[in-house]
This record gives sequence, structure tokens and C-alpha cells, in this order.
Amino acid sequence: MARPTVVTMPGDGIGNQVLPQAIRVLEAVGFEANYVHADIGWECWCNEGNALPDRTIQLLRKHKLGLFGAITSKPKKAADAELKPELRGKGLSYFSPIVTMRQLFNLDVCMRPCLSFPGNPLNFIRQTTCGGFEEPQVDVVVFRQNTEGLYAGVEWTNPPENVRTALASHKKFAAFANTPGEELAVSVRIITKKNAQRICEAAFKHAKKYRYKNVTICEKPNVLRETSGMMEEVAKQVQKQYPEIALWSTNIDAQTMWLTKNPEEYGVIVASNLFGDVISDAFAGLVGGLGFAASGNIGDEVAVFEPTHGSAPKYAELNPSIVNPIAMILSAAMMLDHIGESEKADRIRKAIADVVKEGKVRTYDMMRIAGGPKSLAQGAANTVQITDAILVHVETAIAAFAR
Ligand SMILES: NC(=O)C1=CN([C@@H]2O[C@H](COP(=O)(O)OP(=O)(O)OC[C@H]3O[C@@H](n4cnc5c(N)ncnc54)[C@H](O)[C@@H]3O)[C@@H](O)[C@H]2O)C=CC1
Ligand SMILES: CC(C)CC(=O)C(=O)O
Repeated sequence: MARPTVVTMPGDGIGNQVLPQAIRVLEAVGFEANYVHADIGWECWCNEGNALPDRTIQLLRKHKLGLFGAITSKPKKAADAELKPELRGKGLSYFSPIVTMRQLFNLDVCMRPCLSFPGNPLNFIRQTTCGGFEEPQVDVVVFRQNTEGLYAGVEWTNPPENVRTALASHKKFAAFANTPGEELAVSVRIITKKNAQRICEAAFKHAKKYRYKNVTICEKPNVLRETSGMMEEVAKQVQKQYPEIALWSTNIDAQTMWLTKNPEEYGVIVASNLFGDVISDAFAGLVGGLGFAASGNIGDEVAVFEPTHGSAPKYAELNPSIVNPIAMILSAAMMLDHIGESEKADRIRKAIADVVKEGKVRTYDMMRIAGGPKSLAQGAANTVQITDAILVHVETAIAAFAR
């Protein structure tokens, strides 16, 4: 296989702290690649008026494989206020560059595994009726539609006349249409059958490959009859090709409750953009939090792997960095799976599992049991130290992690 080139986009805040650690681990498992840095994020917006510069787009177009750290996204007014003065008044508008990237390259399948590593003190624990406790093994993969839904970016404050006319033409919405000027905001939830089909097919294909027993379509079709209704209908159709896999249907609100009752019963979850974002964070909370939540944005040609977390401004300025790089390292392992290097990916996951199980080296987020933030630093390893521990285990880990 030709030596791949990986476009590295650390972005903002802790993205800059965790991404270099993932590269150390990739190198340690013998993944031979070239790495090319690309700019993205808040500074690009402030200085250039574009958070996803063309030079970054070109690099991704060329190399087709990316590792991404995190970006800072701010609401419209805050973003406008930080734009360089000479760029103001030119009609530039901030939009999250990672969302733009997903749409531009049609990275429509977002895959977010949530797997509990035994020995993680923050794994979800449930009280039993006999007064004891049990720790369910969570092994869920969320498939989130990544390019449309409520993150499509089709929205207005004070919508234009044609949108108001469309609203007015519907008896039920006429009152909304007459809401004056800036008092009306509209965000459109778009679902296309084609993309509903693609995300449902990706979910079932994954369930079949890794022998999950069920796929759950997690929407709200009782209220969002058209959009969630379409997602659910498509899931039912796709399931017909997979008679060995059960299709369950849940409402997003109920699902967020059920996942703390019986998380071990779920296998693959499929959802539209916002609901997939929400439910994957919720499941991540059962397996140690955002420091363990990896993800892949996967299209037919380009794929970009990133931790689920954001730029965590609270920790961005700390030196040495104390955040957990595991989500980023697991995302790099997902990248290896994607390009057919699963043996190396399994070695990485095994090394992480070993470090967690051993319990000698833990970042602050794996230690916060009582006492809140004040106890953060007590005995916690920093970002580099936990990566060092993972590297030691990578040496001895055999590819034994496969499901
Ligand atoms: N895909 C992306 O780049 C995303 C970007 N964001 C952006 O990030 C910024 C901050 O957003 P927040 O809502 O604070 O979410 P966040 O994910 O950045 O952080 C929330 C909290 O989670 C914990 N956390 C996150 N990552 C961690 C790690 N690796 N190790 C240990 N603890 C970790 C920290 O307590 C942190 O304060 C915002 O501007 C937001 O728009 C948020 C989510 C995703
Ligand atoms: C772009 C982010 C700010 C939203 C998010 O949490 C995500 O889509 O990953």
C-alpha cells in the first residue's frame, strides 16, 4: 500500500494538545504515514474571515484522510465581534468549520463508538434490587447523519419574504409569519430520503459486520412526523435486508432515560444530526465521558476522524496540558480501521484498555469521584504522561482487542 498522507488539523484549544499525542501512538504501532498540517478554526476566522481556509480544503481534497482536534464555535454576535476590524462589514458570516467540512466533502456518516473499558472508575454503575451494584458493559455505536437535519445551517433571524410567505400559506403557521422582524427566528430541519437511507444502511452494515443484535432508530416521529417519520420508515425498509438484526424504535427523550436503565441492551443506534449528537454524548457519559468518546466523519471519498469533544476552553491554556488524549487516540485508531489497518488499531485499543485496567496512570477526568474540581490535580497524570503509559503498553499489546 502506498504511504498515506494524513492532513492534521489540531484547530483550537485542547485540539492542539491531544492531536500530537495521537500521532505519537500511531508512530509507535508502526503506522507509516506523512503528516501535513492544515489551518482551521477560530484564529483563521478572526484573521482571515474564514474558519476553513481554501488551502485546507485543497489538502483534504488531495489526501482524503484527516485527523481533526477541535474547534471553538461561538454564536453569531460573539463571532462578529472578534473579526479583525478591516474584515468587518464585508458580509462575512461565521459558520462552524467542522460542520462546513462535513457538508463540503459529504462526510455524511458520523460513527461514534461508546465502549466501556473495564477498570475505568467513571464507568456507569447500577444499583441492583438486592442492594448490590453492577457495572453493565456498554458497547454501543451511534450512527449520526452528519450533513443535514437541524445542523444543515438553513436558518434565519427575521427570515426573508419568501420564507414568511411559505409560512403564511400554511394555516397553522400564519401567526408565526406575521411575527415582526427580528422577533422571528427559523431553523429548518432537513431530511432527505437518500441520506436517511445512507445512514441507515451504514448502521445495519456495521451491525452485521460486528454481530450486534439490534439497531435502534432514535428519533421523535410522534411529533416530528415528516422528518423523524421519514427516518423511521427508511430504517424499517433497510431492516428488511437484515432479518437477523432486530430494529427497535425509540423516542430521543425516552432514550436518554433508558440508556441509564439498560445500556448494555443497545447495539447500534441510528439518528439524525442533532439527536445523534445528543445521544452519543449521553452514551459517552456512561463510559467515562468525553475523554473517551471517539468519532469518524466518513464520506465515499474523504474521511476525517476527531474526538467528540470540543476545544474545552477551560483547560486550553494549561501547561502542561491535563486533558485526556484517549478520545483523540481512539479516533486515530478508527482512522486505521477505515484504511484497513485494523490490527494496528486493535493494538492501540488493547494498550488503552491495559492502562485503564491497571489504573496506575489516570488523567483528572478519570479520578473525579467526589469533591468536584478542587480534587482535579491530586495525583492525576497529565496528557503526555498518560500517552507515555499507553506507549509502554503498545510495545507489548498484541492485536487482541477485536470484538
Ligand atoms: N467537533 C468540535 O470541534 C466541537 C466543538 N465544540 C466547541 O468547543 C467549545 C467548548 O464547548 P463545550 O460545550 O465546553 O464542550 P467541550 O467538549 O469542549 O468541553 C466540555 C467539558 O468536557 C470536558 N472535556 C472535554 N474534553 C475533554 C478531554 N479530552 N479530557 C478531559 N475532559 C474533557 C471538560 O470538563 C470540558 O470543560 C465551544 O466553542 C463549542 O462550540 C463543542 C463540541 C464539538
Ligand atoms: C460543531 C460543533 C460545535 C457541534 C458538535 O458538537 C458536533 O457536531 O460535533
